[in-house]
Amino acid sequence: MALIDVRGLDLPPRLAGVSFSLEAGEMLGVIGPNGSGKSTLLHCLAGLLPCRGGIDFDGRPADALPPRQRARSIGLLPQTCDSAWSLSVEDVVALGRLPWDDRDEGAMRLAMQQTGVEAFRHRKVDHLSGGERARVWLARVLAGRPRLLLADEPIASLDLYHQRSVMETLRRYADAGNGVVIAIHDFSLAARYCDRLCLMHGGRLDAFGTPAEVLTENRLTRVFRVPVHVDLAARPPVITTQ
Ligand SMILES: Nc1ncnc2c1ncn2[C@@H]1O[C@H](COP(=O)(O)OP(=O)(O)OP(=O)(O)O)[C@@H](O)[C@H]1O
Repeated sequence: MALIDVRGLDLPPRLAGVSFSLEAGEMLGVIGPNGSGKSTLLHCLAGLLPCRGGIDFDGRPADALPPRQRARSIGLLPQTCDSAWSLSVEDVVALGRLPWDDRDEGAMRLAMQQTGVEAFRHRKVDHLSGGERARVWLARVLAGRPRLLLADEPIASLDLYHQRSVMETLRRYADAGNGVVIAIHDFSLAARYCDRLCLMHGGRLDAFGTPAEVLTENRLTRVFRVPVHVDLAARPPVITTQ
């Protein structure tokens, strides 16, 4: 049974007829031009935007899940995160435990280790660099241990070391039997780490499948309106503009 099964999601004019499913243990990369609907799709999956169509989670309609169970099962890292208060790193990470009504030290420590933020756990989050802050907010979602983790551009502000480290953390999180969905603009990392890709274009699903099925030169050139060169046999895969 699919972990999440999405049928005909509609939110005019931002999303139209989006259908796909994802198994537990899989990592799905959502790619597409700016404004193509990636964040909108993630927010619909998280239940934060009302849309038409059906979303089944673990075989049950997601909107029938009690709010607390839904918050425990589906975790979202938004594209931009901020706090109105000057919180410490560990206070931000503890927010991820709110659906569980606890402050599970083990889950929090593991999440901080996975994202490399444990060394500054007592510092104020607004005194950190942009990339450090981004990893703290990812730690918040990981601390909640959701069955489905949705992350909107989790590596956009990270350096090369942390891009790879976060992709490996998310890959391992999926391998442990969870589902991971990430919006991502780096196709090389998407091809390397994701099982499947979902290419959004103008609010519609232009293509869905393995990286080899989706990342073809003709399709990317058409959708991104720039000549694209693809070499998926290279290690790591190469996808560049010409
Ligand atoms: N709150 C909103 N109300 C109305 N329209 C919105 C809202 N947020 C985004 N949109 C529009 O919905 C469309 C899809 O936006 P979305 O943020 O999902 O794109 P995206 O693919 O995530 O883009 P990016 O790569 O720039 O992050 C865009 O046309 C955008 O202008």
